[in-house]
Formats: sequence, C-alpha cells, structure tokens
Amino acid sequence: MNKIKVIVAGPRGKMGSEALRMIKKEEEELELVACIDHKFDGYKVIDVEGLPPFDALIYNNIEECLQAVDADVLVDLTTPEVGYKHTKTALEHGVRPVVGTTGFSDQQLLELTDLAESKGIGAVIAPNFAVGAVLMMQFAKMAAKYFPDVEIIERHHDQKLDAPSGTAVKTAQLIQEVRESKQQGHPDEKETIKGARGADFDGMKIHSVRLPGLVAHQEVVFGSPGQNLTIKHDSFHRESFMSGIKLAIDHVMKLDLLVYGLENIME
Ligand SMILES: NC(=O)C1=CN([C@@H]2O[C@H](COP(=O)(O)OP(=O)(O)OC[C@H]3O[C@@H](n4cnc5c(N)ncnc54)[C@H](O)[C@@H]3O)[C@@H](O)[C@H]2O)C=CC1
Ligand SMILES: O=C(O)C1=N[C@H](C(=O)O)C[C@H](O)C1
Repeated sequence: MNKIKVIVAGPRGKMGSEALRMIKKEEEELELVACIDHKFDGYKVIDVEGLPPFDALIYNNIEECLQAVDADVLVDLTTPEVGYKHTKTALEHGVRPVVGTTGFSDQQLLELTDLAESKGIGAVIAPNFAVGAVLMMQFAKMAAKYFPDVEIIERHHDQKLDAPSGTAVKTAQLIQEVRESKQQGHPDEKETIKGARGADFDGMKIHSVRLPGLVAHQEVVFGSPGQNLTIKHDSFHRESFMSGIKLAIDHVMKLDLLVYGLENIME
C-alpha cells in the first residue's frame, strides 16, 4: 500500500518533535516529505540537533514547500496565528490538514470548514488528540444533563500561549449543547480581585493554571446539593497525543469535509 506523504509544520516544537518521532516509528505507513519551520530554511531534518534522522527538507515558506513536494497531509502543531494560515494554504493547495494547533477563532474555523467543503477535501482539527481527553469531554457532556453547575479547571505548562485551552473551550461547548444557560454562584457575588472567578462561558467558569512541570491536565467539577462529580484527565507525556494524530492522518484520507474533534472519527 502507498505510504501517506506527510508534511509537519512546527517540527522543533514540543508536539512537532514528538510527531516526527511517531512518524519514524510508523514509517511503514507514513513518509515525511517536508517540514515547515521559521528557521533552518533549506536544512535537512537530520541536520537539526535533537530531531530524528529524516532526509526531508525544511522550508520557511509554505507556498514554496507545497509547490516543491507532493504531499497528502499537512500536520500543523505551531501557533494560533501561523496555524490558521498553514491550514488555509494547505486546503487551497489540495493538501489535507490535520491540525492540533489551538486558539483559532470561531470565525476562522467557519472559514476553514467552508473552504474544505468547497474544495471537497478532508481536514481534521482537534483541540485534543489524546483519547482519554476526548472521553473526558464526552463524559462531561453526559454529566451536564444532570448537573448544570460546573467549573472547568485546566492546568498546563507555563509556555502555553492560549488560555483557556482549546480542550477547555471544546468541553464547555459540548456541555452547552445539553445545559440550560445559567449564571453560577451568588447573584450578588463580587470579585475583589479581577479574574478571581475565572473566565465565563455561558455562565460556566473556566480556570487556567500555568506552571512549569505541568504538561496537560483538566478536571471538570460538577456540583449539586450534597455532592460533587469530578471528571479528570492527565497527559503526563506528549506521546499521549500521538495515536490520535496517527488516527487522524489515516482517516483524513477518506474525508471530503472538515471534521472538528477527534470524537467524530473514533470508532
Ligand atoms: N490537539 C492536541 O492534542 C494538542 C495541541 N497542542 C497545541 O499545539 C500547538 C503547539 O504546541 P507546542 O508544541 O506545545 O508548542 P511549541 O511552542 O513547543 O511549538 C510550536 C512550534 O511552532 C513553531 N513555529 C512558530 N512559528 C512558526 C512558523 N511561522 N512556521 C513554522 N513553525 C513555526 C515554533 O518554532 C515551535 O517549534 C499549540 O497550539 C498547542 O495548544 C498541544 C498539545 C496537544
Ligand atoms: O498547549 C498544550 O500543551 C495543549 N494544548 C491543547 C489545548 O489547548 O487544549 C491540548 C492539550 O491540552 C495540550
């Protein structure tokens, strides 16, 4: 069977470098054909310290890359601003995006959905590729039918750019699908320090912790008289995301539209 030809954007990142290691392990099925980075233009991946031994070239310009190499999939693990441009450009060139990058606006996601549909090619955007995190979100949606009072606490390393996390926003969106909109806490509550009650999403609260030593952690705490229900997921290593990225690469080849959320392609 032909290998799936993959470009990775953000190869030196915490996620991108892990994705390269996954591709190396899966080289019977996946072929790295290029990387997109904002440094090391023209270098081979093998020549960049700390990266696995691939002869694929690094490009600083995505259009140049997409014209130079024949690719099936672009895996983007960069930053909110750059990731959107990469995803849009890949779709315009008929290359299927598999996007882990978070922090896209609702408007950007809508534009990408429409573009994929107009091009008739697949794309997968997932705020979290860890199967356990996806299950956490699904369980939270189930619980929210019975427990409308909920607060999300997400904890990440202190190098994360966006807050709340994409996972927390996606969790709140799933809960919103089954929860009557309501404000939580005392109606006259007052923040004596701005931000004390966290971010507000349709009356739910989202709290973002950023500390060195953390990777990716979230708990969804539901409250009702006499009881609490806490649903919790921890990613201790970025390897936790790799099986989901591999699943998305395999699945996107069969899609002709944009899918948002790994739960939509899990068996
Ligand atoms: N969906 C998921 O399961 C997960 C998603 N993420 C998301 O993935 C993204 C990356 O996360 P990390 O790897 O932790 O960040 P990171 O900061 O370690 O890596 C980002 C990489 O993007 C590169 N970059 C910046 N500008 C670029 C450009 N113009 N062209 C190419 N590369 C460029 C940087 O050099 C860096 O290596 C974030 O948005 C994060 O939220 C992170 C973990 C899991
Ligand atoms: O930046 C990270 O690390 C992560 N970002 C994603 C998010 O914003 O939800 C997924 C995971 O939480 C790790």
